[in-house]
Amino acid sequence: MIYFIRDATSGLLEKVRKDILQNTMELVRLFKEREELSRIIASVKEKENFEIRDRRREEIVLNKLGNLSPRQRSILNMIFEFSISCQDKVDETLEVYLSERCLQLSGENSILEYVAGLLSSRPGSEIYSSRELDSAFVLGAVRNGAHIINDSCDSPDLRIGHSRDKEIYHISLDDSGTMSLNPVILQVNFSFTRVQVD
Ligand SMILES: C=C(O[C@@H]1C=C(C(=O)O)C=C[C@H]1O)C(=O)O
Repeated sequence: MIYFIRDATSGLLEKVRKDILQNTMELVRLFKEREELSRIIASVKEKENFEIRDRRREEIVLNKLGNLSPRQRSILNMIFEFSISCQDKVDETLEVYLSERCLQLSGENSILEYVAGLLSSRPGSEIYSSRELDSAFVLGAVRNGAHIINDSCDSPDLRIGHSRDKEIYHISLDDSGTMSLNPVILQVNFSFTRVQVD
């Protein structure tokens, strides 16, 4: 792929976008294939009584890949965790324990915002809001790998609000400096990718 930026015309953007879309489609196909492969590996490991997480194997993979920049390495780490999560079974004792615990935190507002950002994010999750988000919240969310989207979401998996209404919100922050967590978000199985901040 060779692009001559100095001769850039509007056609160039279109061409590179076509190529990057092709790249995205290949990545998605490969993710799906990886899910399948990981499940096969999981069943072999279960039969042989092997651990799911295998650092020795990861080191062999890393050696094969040569030098990676820190950004590339962090993506690879996410890919490792992706295949591990396709293999892992949920610990049921932990699941019951976590689902029974309701949690309240109190403290200074921007610290609570930061913690709410951390708790409501996963690598690659989407945080929607039509209003300007608190900068401490954004810092926590982005540190955990979330993507911020300046729009609202019609069907979020998780909702955050600045009110005491715990019926609607999974995480609520009120004016008196208290953050309440609905225990559902602590459940091991509770997965979310779309978060709405009201
Ligand atoms: C896929 C495996 O399981 C895990 C995931 C790995 C990967 O994504 O490459 C490597 C080692 C393990 O931590 C494996 O053991 O081969």
